[in-house]
Amino acid sequence: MTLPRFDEIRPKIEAHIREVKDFPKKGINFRDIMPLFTNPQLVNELCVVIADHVRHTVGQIDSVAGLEARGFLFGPQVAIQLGVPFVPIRKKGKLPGATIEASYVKEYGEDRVEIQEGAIKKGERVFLIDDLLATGGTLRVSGFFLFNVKN
Ligand SMILES: O=P(O)(O)OC[C@H]1O[C@H](OP(=O)(O)OP(=O)(O)O)[C@H](O)[C@@H]1O
Ligand SMILES: Nc1ncnc2[nH]cnc12
Repeated sequence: MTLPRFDEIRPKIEAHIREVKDFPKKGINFRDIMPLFTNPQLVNELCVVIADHVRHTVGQIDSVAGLEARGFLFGPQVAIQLGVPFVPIRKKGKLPGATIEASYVKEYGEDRVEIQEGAIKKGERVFLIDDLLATGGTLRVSGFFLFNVKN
């Protein structure tokens, strides 16, 4: 899929991403996105472009979900642009109350994550935001559903 407005800012985004070899373990080429946040205007532009993409290409959604921690840097900003709730997906043990849990394998390890029960209802359309895909882990982003939401 081409995203002309993203392509316009892509060089600026890429210029703010730092590569760190062998972090957090040997053999991993870590992409550090934090330098982006030295440029708040660019982060804002990026979130506006993502929100416009959702509006024009994805259509009506019920919520934006973001994966702790780096998904929290972008997800709430996009949700605010779209006027929909933000649903946090957190590492295990951080969310109070009843939760639904899933595990997945990522490039440099394995994680267990949770959402609060009832945060997403069956049949809702949720736009998932994270900072980057490395291996894609055990998630399949196209048509994948991380959690088995029964209610
Ligand atoms: O494509 P994958 O191989 O699955 O890797 C990508 C995932 O790994 C990172 O999260 P991580 O939990 O390491 O870090 P964070 O807590 O700093 O967001 C990144 O933010 C993605 O969620
Ligand atoms: N290569 C990588 N750079 C930054 N974050 C990551 N998460 C998983 N793999 C990563």
